[in-house]
Parts: sequence; structure tokens; C-alpha cells
Amino acid sequence: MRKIVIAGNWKMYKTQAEALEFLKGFLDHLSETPDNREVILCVPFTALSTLSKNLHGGRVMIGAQNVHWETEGAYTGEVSPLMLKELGVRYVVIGHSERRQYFGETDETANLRLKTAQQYGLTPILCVGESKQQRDAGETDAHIAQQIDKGLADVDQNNLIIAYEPIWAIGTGDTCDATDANQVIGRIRSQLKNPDVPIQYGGSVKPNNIDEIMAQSEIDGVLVGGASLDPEGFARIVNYQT
Ligand SMILES: O=C(CO)COP(=O)(O)O
Repeated sequence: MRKIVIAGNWKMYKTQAEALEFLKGFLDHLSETPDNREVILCVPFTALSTLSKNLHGGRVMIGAQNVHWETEGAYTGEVSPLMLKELGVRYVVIGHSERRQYFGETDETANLRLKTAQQYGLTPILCVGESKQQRDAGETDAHIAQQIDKGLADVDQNNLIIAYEPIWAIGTGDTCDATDANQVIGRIRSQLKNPDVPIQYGGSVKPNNIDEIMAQSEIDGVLVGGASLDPEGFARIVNYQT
């Protein structure tokens, strides 16, 4: 039985005060959430400590949005897995398309980050997905196969989540057709050594399309950007109807 994992990716949004405000509105709704759904908030580094203190022992787990591959060193501006562990972080997003696009991340650096994260007991969420140009050229499967192949080299598939996020669907309101996403995710699964790895869909997930997305047989959860910033909306997503 595969796990269901619903994660919010706040990206570079919310100060500590705003994060606490979010919790006030969000936590009340979780009593309705079935036990088999993992709920994760992947927040900016600056909000991790506050969220950790306020969520300790509760239903919601905390994730970071990146991690360096060394334990410590002269890497200005970077954060190590040990530093995240100390704050109670359990998950970390790796290789998000925004990091690949704006910060020069590659499949190779994603692979290094994945291996170190696992070594320190963090569960990585590896993001993969094609651009509009690649999709139009019929290169979706080949591109993702390469991201998976290189990204997961020597990675333990027993402590891993994958997020399929078509780049053209991120932040655009242009959701990938749910049955289409289901097929791509099925093909990703067939490439894995462990077919039980949870695979999420991400890209313009909203309260009004979550039920259809989660009705798909291969989709084990979602990675939500913009709609995870609103406590009511994200609660509706977490409590999707089957
Ligand atoms: O990039 C995403 C999650 O990591 C998706 O963002 P949106 O939900 O805002 O499209």
C-alpha cells in the first residue's frame, strides 16, 4: 500500500509572523483529515524553527526547500542536513525546477543532495518535469527518464518521494490534465526499482481540482505551491474527497 503525501511548498513566501498566522487558521481543520495522509509544510529556512516549535508532536511535518550535500564547510549561503535535522525537519525538496532554472542546479547536484539528505535521515522529495518546449517536441518521457536515472543514481528508494511537476503547469493556473499526469507518473513508476515510492503531482493544484487529481490511480499526493499559502484552501486540499 503506497503512502499518500500532501505537501505545501511555500517557496519564498511568509515571514515567521505570517507562518504563525497561517497555522492558526490551518490546524483546526486537520481533525477531519484521514490518518493515512501525510501532511507536510516545506517552508523557507527562516520559518523552520518557529514552525517546528509550534507543530512539535502534531500531525503536520516540516520540510525544507533545499539542502547542501556537505555536513559543514566554507559554503556561504548554504544550509547543511545536520542543521535541518536539529530543527526537527523531516523532509526536503530537491531539484525543484525553480532551483534548476535560476540557481544552476543539475541532475548531478540533485543526486548529491539526495544522498546526503538520506544519510542524515531526511526524506527527499525529488522534483522532475518537462518544459512546454520539451512537451511540444514529444520529449517528455525521455527528459524525465534522464532526470530519474541521473538523479537517483545510488539513491535508496526506500526513503524517497518523487514529485512530477510539469514546468508549464507551475504557477500558471494551467493544470496538467489529470489523466495525462497519471500516465506520466505511471511511466516514472515503471522506471523505479521500488514501485512503492510515493509519486506526487505538482503544478496549479487548487481546491477545485484536487479531487479529480487524487482520483487517479498512480497519483499518491500533491506538491502545492500558491494554494498552500492560504490556510482554508490548503486545508480543503489536504481533506480532498475520495
Ligand atoms: O512548484 C510547485 C510546487 O513545488 C507548484 O506551484 P503552483 O501550485 O503554484 O503551481
